[in-house]
Amino acid sequence: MEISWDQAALTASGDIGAPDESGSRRHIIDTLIEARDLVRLYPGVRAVDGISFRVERGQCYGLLGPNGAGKTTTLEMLEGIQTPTSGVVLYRGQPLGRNYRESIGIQFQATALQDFQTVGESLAMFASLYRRTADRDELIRLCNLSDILDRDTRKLSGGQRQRLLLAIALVNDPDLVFLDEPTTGLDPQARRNFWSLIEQVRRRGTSILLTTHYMEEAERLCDRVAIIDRGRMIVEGSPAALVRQHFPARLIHLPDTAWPATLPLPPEALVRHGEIEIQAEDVPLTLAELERLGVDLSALRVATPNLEDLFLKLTGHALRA
Ligand SMILES: Nc1ncnc2c1ncn2[C@@H]1O[C@H](COP(=O)(O)OP(=O)(O)OP(=O)(O)O)[C@@H](O)[C@H]1O
Repeated sequence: MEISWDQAALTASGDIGAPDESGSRRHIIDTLIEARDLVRLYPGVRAVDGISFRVERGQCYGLLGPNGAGKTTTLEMLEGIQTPTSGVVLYRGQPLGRNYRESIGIQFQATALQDFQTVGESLAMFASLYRRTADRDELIRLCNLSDILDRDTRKLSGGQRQRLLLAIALVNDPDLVFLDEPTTGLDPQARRNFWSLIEQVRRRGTSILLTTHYMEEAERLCDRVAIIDRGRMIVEGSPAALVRQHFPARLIHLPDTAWPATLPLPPEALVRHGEIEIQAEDVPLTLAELERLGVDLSALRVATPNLEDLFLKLTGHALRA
């Protein structure tokens, strides 16, 4: 049997042909899209500098990073809008082909909306561009557009506009939808509403690849995240696992008055700004021990590190400038 170079490379890397521990060929079935060693150069800038990751079917995958990290450029290479300087994007194990556009949905910026069109007309226009389309009534219900179908698209609030743009991205009933900073500029309430909507989209089985610089958004929505900085991927994994891996201990904070005067402080405890900070890998156990020693726990606070803390730890700078 003849085998192409690409197939040979895939087989060698264990992606196809090689059964996993359970004996199944999971990777072939489950990996929807894969970025392999993507590089994108602009004059004087390595916007993307060797990024690889996979999005499994049904997953919400997030590219997280500060402004200028290379998230949009990466996303656009996966969308097929930009050509990588080197590296490859595989969809269902194949390089992007002519039918790729039919399988994906892209949430465009508001500038994609035509003037003098209503919400309903806009949806119909985008639907006419595809062979396969989603059920219109269901889409309107899902994106909560029924009350604004006759409204001019220029008169929409930020949240309404984002819901319409998401509906347009879903108009061809795609298997994979791309969302580039979908909630930037929305007020906190509209942002939360949009998160619930994205969760519903995911529950229907659509895979999602999104970029964000809101760590709360990534923590709430994403099964996996890649943290990107200066065109490179720093870490990748589930938000909770990444935080656990890099911060095995929680921090217990107590007012310094809570500590009995006669009791020596443990050597790892820090005292600052009138507070005692104790690292604890097992919080319940540590609290039980402190109580036994007579420490007053009535004003205790347990801090759980998050993705923002992780980013700071790994890069030395904050996620949002
Ligand atoms: N067309 C272009 N020509 C030259 N440089 C570009 C171009 N597009 C992006 N860049 C540069 O590439 C780098 C990555 O940009 P990119 O837009 O991908 O980052 P990002 O993480 O999406 O940032 P943001 O959150 O601000 O959108 C930046 O330094 C940016 O200035």
